[in-house]
Order: sequence, then structure tokens, then C-alpha cells
Amino acid sequence: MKIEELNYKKGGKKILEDVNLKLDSGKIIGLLGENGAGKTTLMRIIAGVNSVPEGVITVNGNTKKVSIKENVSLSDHLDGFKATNKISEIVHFYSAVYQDFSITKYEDIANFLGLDMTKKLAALSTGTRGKLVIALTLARSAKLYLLDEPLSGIDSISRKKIISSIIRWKDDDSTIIISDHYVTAIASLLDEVVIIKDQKIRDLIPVEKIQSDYHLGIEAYYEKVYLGEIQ
Ligand SMILES: Nc1ncnc2c1ncn2[C@@H]1O[C@H](COP(=O)(O)OP(=O)(O)OP(=O)(O)O)[C@@H](O)[C@H]1O
Repeated sequence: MKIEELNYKKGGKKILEDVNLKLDSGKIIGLLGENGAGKTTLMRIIAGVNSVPEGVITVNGNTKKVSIKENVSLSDHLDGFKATNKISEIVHFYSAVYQDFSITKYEDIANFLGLDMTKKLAALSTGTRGKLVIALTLARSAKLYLLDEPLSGIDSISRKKIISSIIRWKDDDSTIIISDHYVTAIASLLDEVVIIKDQKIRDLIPVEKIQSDYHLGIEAYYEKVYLGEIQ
């Protein structure tokens, strides 16, 4: 995945500036930044949901939006579905829309996470809804998975289950970008960290380097970068 010379404005306000980023395949990358830093926006741009007037996005050698959408699985918060929709209906919708969606893979992940096909969206707790989002997102066979705050509002036991499912169902050659404010909760997953600060990519650093060069955990490193204690 490559981003070149990306600039993005919304309502006249700069959201992302001079973004250049190249990620190797097979890695799990943590996308970190404070509220409003632009993490969701960047994911939506990579996935081809938000159009970019300035910049080039390349995923698996593709630069056209249609091809990128076929290669990228972006977690969706399911706001487009009705409260009365059953999980089974949502699964069938995904299966109809995405050619690479595997019902068998969905069922494996859903069984692991304890999801019940007959439940309606309105009946799901925040944790169960989060598990559904993960199962739907990972059940596609994409080159790049974008997981936008998959642990938001979710209790520690469900968080651990979701993290286990990400490790278990990740293909060796696919890449995952995961953003979350629970930095410590996702730390065990990560190979590399990208930090967005002041509309720019401030850092792309392997986790090993954070440990060997700075002798810090990911959260402590991230906070020091934000506080300007690491330049
Ligand atoms: N539709 C929109 N119209 C105008 N501004 C927007 C729109 N969507 C996002 N923004 C602005 O873009 C900036 C980046 O928002 P974004 O949601 O990408 O940040 P984030 O890092 O994902 O934040 P959070 O961690 O709180 O989810 C914010 O300043 C936000 O106010």
C-alpha cells in the first residue's frame, strides 16, 4: 500500500497534509493519533470511500478506485442497516455485495466470537456489535484490512476475543491497519506504528525499533511523540 503526495481538505479546513506512506504487505500497523487527528479520514481515503483531489493511492498495484475497493476491506459501523435487520440479513447483504466475502469464513469467525445469526441489530450489545463488525470485515479475502476503532466501548474480555480473532484469521500476505485509542490493548498485535499529528504523518516506526532504540512501550512512545519529547 502506497500513498503519494496526499493533501485533503474538508469545508476549507486542512485535514491531511503532504502524506507519503509506504507499507509492506503482511504487517499489522497501528494508526495512532488524538481525537480528530484524521485516522478515520485516512482510512476512508485509502478504501476509496472519500475521493482525493490531490494524491495517489496504490493498493496491490491498483490505483483505480473500483480495483482498490475490491482489495480493501474497511470495517463498517453498520449505520446503514435498520435496527430490525437480523445478522443473517446483513451477512447475506455482504455476500451479495462483495465477491470475496466467504460465508464459511464468516461462520468460523462468528462461532469463535459467539455470534447468533438470528439476533436483530437492535438487540446487540456494544461488544456483540463490535464482534459482528470484525467478523464481517475479516470474512472478506482482501489484501488490506482497515479496522477503525474495533475496540471502542468494548469490555476487556470481548476486546481480547476480538484481538484473538484478528490474529487467527489474518492471512500471512494481507496487511492490517488498525486504529484505536486503546493503544495498550492493540499493542501485542502490532509490527509497526504510524502516528498522525498536526495533519501529517509524524512517524512510521517498527515496534522492535521503539523497544531497542527508545526502551519504551508503544503507548509511552506515542505519548512522548505527541508531547514533543521525541522529535
Ligand atoms: N464530514 C466532515 N466535514 C467536515 N469536517 C470533517 C468531516 N469529517 C471529519 N471532519 C474533520 O476532520 C478531522 C479528522 O476527523 P477524523 O474523524 O478523521 O479523525 P479521527 O482521528 O478518526 O478522530 P477520532 O479518534 O475522534 O475518531 C476532524 O477535525 C473532523 O472534525
